[in-house]
Amino acid sequence: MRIATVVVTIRDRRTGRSAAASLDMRIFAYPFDNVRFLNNQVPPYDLTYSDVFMVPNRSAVGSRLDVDLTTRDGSGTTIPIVVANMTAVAGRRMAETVARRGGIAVIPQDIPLDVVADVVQWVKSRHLVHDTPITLGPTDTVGDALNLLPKRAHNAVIVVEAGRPIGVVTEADCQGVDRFTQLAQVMSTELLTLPDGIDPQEAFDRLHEGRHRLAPVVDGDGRLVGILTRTGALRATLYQPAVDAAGKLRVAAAIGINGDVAHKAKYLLDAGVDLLVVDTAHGHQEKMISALRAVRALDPQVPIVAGNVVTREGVRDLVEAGADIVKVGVGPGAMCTTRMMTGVGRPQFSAVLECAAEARRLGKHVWADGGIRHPRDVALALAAGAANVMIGSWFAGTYESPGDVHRDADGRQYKESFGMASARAVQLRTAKDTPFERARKALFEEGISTARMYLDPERPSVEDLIDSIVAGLRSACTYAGARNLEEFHERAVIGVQSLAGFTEGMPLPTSW
Ligand SMILES: NC(=O)C1=CN([C@@H]2O[C@H](COP(=O)(O)OP(=O)(O)OC[C@H]3O[C@@H](n4cnc5c(N)ncnc54)[C@H](OP(=O)(O)O)[C@@H]3O)[C@@H](O)[C@H]2O)C=CC1
Ligand SMILES: Nc1nc2c(ncn2[C@@H]2O[C@H](COP(=O)(O)O)[C@@H](O)[C@H]2O)c(=O)[nH]1
Ligand SMILES: [K+]
Repeated sequence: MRIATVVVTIRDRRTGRSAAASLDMRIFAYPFDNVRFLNNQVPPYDLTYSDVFMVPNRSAVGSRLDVDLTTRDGSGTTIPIVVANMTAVAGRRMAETVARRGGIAVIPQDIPLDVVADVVQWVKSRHLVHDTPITLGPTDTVGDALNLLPKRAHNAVIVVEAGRPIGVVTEADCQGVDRFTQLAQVMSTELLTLPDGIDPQEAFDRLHEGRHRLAPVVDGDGRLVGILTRTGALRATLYQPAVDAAGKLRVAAAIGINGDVAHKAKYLLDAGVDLLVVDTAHGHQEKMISALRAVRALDPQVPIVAGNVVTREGVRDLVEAGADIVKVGVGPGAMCTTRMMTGVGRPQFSAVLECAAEARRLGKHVWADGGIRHPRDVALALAAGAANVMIGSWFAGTYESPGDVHRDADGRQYKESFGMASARAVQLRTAKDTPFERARKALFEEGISTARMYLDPERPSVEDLIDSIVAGLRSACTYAGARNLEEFHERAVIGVQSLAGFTEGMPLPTSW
């Protein structure tokens, strides 16, 4: 939808006097009514992110830091990033870390309900500023430390005695000694500690002055309560955590459409999820509609997300059945083979464009789910009208995803990812079924079971990736002359490019 101001001049023929009146008109026109195409050239075919670009507009936004990235869909995110409900991607460390920076993670439907409830409680007990430390005792070994270090990006184990920090061990301290060496022998004991509740900027300054990369955070009794790095302190001044009404970090969870949907939904709502996702491959099916009605009948006090669909009819039916937010995307996912197996799906930019227009018309929202590989894709999804953007596989290759870090023959670090409709996921999901049922369900594989998602040595943490996405997005908004995401969607001007046009935009690490 666009708002056009029409000025009407009325002239009295008898007196020759004229008067002007202006009125605002809301303009709707399918299919691309909600975004402007460059020179009004609307292509006759569907597009994905790589097919399109944005041109800059005259801008009055003086700084990229003036852009407000808060979303408007009731999800409570202060940056438009949602971590996909994939077993290889969204666990409790991911949920904590992303919510602290303003996003939200969706715990997958394949995790047992009582475990999800524990994760929710755990995330809600996390601090809004400092990170959860990795702790070991002085008699634990270098081997123990090396196993735990890749779990968190701060790259340090705090050695604790009676709850108080007595040393810090980093990966460098573990080099050149055997794995059974006790931590007391390698830890650094020159500790700077920071008091709980310290202002992040002051924490940054103290760390800088003391030439420390990080410091344990302690309470009034000197007991360890967290860890803060210089980068963490800086980020705490730039991001706003996504919090619930009680000021606790937000977290979401997903359910499927099979089994006792109402029971599962009630369990998760009682466990305190801030948002419930009802998720299946083919979201525009009657089983989904009845699942949604069952969830709506519980009168949930949190937004209900449902998907996936790629057409306006899909949006309409899911909204009618009770969805507040509709998840858009069939086949763009990095782990997804649906389009190759079935020929079904839709290029994601056009899918988001059409579905977002329909959701807006109904006073609802969409999330763009899948196919995000660069920060530009996030910007384009939002320009197309998405309220939030869901990212899976890209985040699998980070310290915070649940998998273990492996090294390839060249020593490069990676984690394994897999699709939620892959044989691997289906095997896990159907573990309690009869062998016959399992064999039957295994036939319908629509995802890959193993993919190597490399950790970027420059950006190994999900927070590093968020930094680059948010930097790209802030910049995109100022290029468009937008102070917030709504203005960004209204002002974005989209052009269509050839593959050569896309390739031209890539950096060139060596000469041609
Ligand atoms: N966004 C995407 O492109 C896709 C996403 N996924 C993800 O994989 C996960 C698992 O989803 P899903 O496979 O739906 O498993 P679910 O466990 O959610 O079951 C899907 C249900 O829908 C029925 N169904 C009917 N038609 C279809 C269809 N075309 N594809 C799949 N199920 C169908 C199935 O019955 P029956 O088995 O008897 O046919 C089953 O009862 C979800 O997280 C989903 O997001 C999966 C594929 C595509
Ligand atoms: N067709 C399939 N789609 C899948 C599968 N597992 C996940 N997904 C979808 O992908 C997105 C995430 O996309 P990504 O590009 O960021 O990885 C996720 O939210 C699902 O909608 C699958 O096995 N098959
Ligand atoms: K794909």
